[in-house]
Amino acid sequence: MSAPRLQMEHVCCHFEGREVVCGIDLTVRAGEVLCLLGPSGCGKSTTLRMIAGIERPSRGIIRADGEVLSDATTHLPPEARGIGLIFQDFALFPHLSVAQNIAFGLRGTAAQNRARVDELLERVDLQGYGDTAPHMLSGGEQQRVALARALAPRPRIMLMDEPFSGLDNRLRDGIRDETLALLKEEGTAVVLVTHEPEEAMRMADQIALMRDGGVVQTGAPYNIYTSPCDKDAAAFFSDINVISGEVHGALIETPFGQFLAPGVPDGGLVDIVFRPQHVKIDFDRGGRGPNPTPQDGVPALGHVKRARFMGHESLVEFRMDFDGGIVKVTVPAVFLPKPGTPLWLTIRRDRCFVFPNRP
Ligand SMILES: Nc1ncnc2c1ncn2[C@@H]1O[C@H](COP(=O)(O)OP(=O)(O)OP(=O)(O)O)[C@@H](O)[C@H]1O
Repeated sequence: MSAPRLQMEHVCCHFEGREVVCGIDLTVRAGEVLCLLGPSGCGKSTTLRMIAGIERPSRGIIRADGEVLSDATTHLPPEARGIGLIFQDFALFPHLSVAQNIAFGLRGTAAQNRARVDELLERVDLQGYGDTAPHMLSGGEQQRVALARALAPRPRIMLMDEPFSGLDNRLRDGIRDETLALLKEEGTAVVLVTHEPEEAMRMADQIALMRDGGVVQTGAPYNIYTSPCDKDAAAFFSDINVISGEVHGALIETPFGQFLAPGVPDGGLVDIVFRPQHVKIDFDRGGRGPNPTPQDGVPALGHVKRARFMGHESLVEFRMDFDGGIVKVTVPAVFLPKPGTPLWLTIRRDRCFVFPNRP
């Protein structure tokens, strides 16, 4: 197999003696989109800037197609890396026309450059806009010019820092999908920074979930969503419910039945974590509760605290009789029971995660 387009091995970055990013190991292949996802300040932009060559790693190796871009002795400048950049503010040159903006990084003859600019104008659907000034364009059109400019020199890697966050909601989905299709066609390896889980789920082939300067989990969106590495990783993608319990004989007893906690010693504390869409409300048995089943376990009684319609689903909060705690449930329909209504709940046992309880 060919060398990965981008490879980072144990990469760290210090600022003023403080390690803000450390131990980053990532691999991105041609045509693949990796999203760096995480809360503000976790080190996403610093990681991107190290790949771009704007920051120098304090440790580790960054390679593109097997060639060293940064290590202990080498640090190629940004312009020698074959990397394209797109940032949130597009940063188009206001005094240059659209065509001149796109041609900015091209090094060929005038005829070659004109042909490449025309090809890109067509690909981003802006034929006839070559002589226009950037400020005459809408936000979405400017974003497409920025994409064309970044793609023009055929970069092997494209780095994008929150590139869609300045766009109108109605435009964003379409532009995201078009951008992705174009980048895939060009075979560019993409590293995209975002703090929005939905954007990462929509765009990424792989998500690298970051926290406190490190990558805590890497995987396909589906795998990260269905097998989060810990409670915080689960909570990054949706609301979660948590029931805490003590382990005895590798089992935890809860009002929803028993759960397995293999490898946790007696007396150890664990959190059982489940998403609101994996709670079932029993509508059928008039307050008697459903029969326990191996899949759904034991029903527990709660009283509606609050119900809200969210557009494509209803979110119902229950105060549970067993401990007074709250369990959130989503129902993919209009379901707005009155506060105080008693209902039995079961949880999808195959969708529960059991994690050691760390304060
Ligand atoms: N030039 C710098 N000098 C000192 N500290 C810095 C510098 N750049 C970033 N940091 C610090 O490094 C940490 C990571 O910042 P970074 O911008 O990489 O995070 P981020 O995940 O991209 O956040 P955001 O989503 O808010 O942009 C932060 O604590 C930040 O204050």
